[in-house]
Amino acid sequence: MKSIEDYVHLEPKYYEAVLQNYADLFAKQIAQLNHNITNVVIYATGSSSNAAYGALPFMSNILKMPVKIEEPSIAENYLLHVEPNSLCIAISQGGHSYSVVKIIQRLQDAGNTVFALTSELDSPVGKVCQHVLNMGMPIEEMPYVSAGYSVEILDLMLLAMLIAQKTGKLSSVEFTQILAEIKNIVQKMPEVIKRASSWVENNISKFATAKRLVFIGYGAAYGVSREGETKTTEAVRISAWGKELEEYMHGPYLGLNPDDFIICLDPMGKLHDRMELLKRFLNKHVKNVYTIYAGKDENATADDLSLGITTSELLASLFMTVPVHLLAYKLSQVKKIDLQHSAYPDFDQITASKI
Ligand SMILES: N[C@@H]1[C@@H](O)[C@H](O)[C@@H](COP(=O)(O)O)O[C@@H]1O
Repeated sequence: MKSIEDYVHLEPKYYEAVLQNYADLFAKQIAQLNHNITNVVIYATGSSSNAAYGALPFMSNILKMPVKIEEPSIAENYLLHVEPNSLCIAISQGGHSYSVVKIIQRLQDAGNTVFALTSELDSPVGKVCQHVLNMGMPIEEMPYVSAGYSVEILDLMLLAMLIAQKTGKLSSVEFTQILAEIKNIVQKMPEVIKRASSWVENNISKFATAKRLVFIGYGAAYGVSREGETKTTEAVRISAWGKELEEYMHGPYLGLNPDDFIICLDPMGKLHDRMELLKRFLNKHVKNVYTIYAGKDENATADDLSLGITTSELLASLFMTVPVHLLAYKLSQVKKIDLQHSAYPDFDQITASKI
């Protein structure tokens, strides 16, 4: 079975395939779309939800309409009041998540059109949903996903661009410009992976002593911070937080421990200065504060990681998760955690959380 690291190295290839095929992958379904959509609701859980948060600021900016993300279980049980002109998108990479299958059924039964994004077309999600969107990559064998999370971000961005074009919100010229910016990022992915691998290698012995990792991001990097929490919890099995910058400053900072390892995720956008202020505070109280920058920052220290891509902050989630995934993978190796076999084989037998 391929490892998380193998899949991270496959990301440029998968991105290129999606960029080549996106029109075929999505065109037929987009053609059936209601032209009068007024808002988008995304239903996803775990890494798929984190990916949606990574794409959210870009989608909102391009579509110029409300875009929100809902936890499928809460939506299905308590929030089933969807506006008639909502575009409902359910995401499940593997297609077996119980709560995602349920919300698709409930929405369809109530007369809503739902588009489901998945890599497994004959999965329960693929079978139950009337409008299936193929993610455009092979099924990821490793259950602790990395490439699929990234491809979901790209898929959502491209979907938003296609829908914006169709509804007259994005001109062909703008479409081509953004596509060129995305292609530029994809070309630089091998260099991103190289820099991220060296950073992880250089710092792994220190990170291996961490009792808790705290990921703090803003904008598109909020999705990255959430993915840091998910992957560290699931693959490293130590405590982890993934917070939005102001959310962290609102109260969670009071729970900081001097031995926390804090990773700030800076896409070098609107809230860069706010993040600098938080770091000024954190550096007084915590020894291990790291920053991962999308580009190169003049304040970067030797412990920080500059990924070297100067781009719109809205696109930063396409590459900023690479070091986060590699760190989780390497830490799981150091801790000798077997990611290929289920830690609790009885879990799904009892709960049927995956069907
Ligand atoms: N532990 C897994 C997560 O790692 C995964 O991200 C999530 C969503 O999976 P999917 O995108 O296939 O619905 O399911 C479970 O919670």
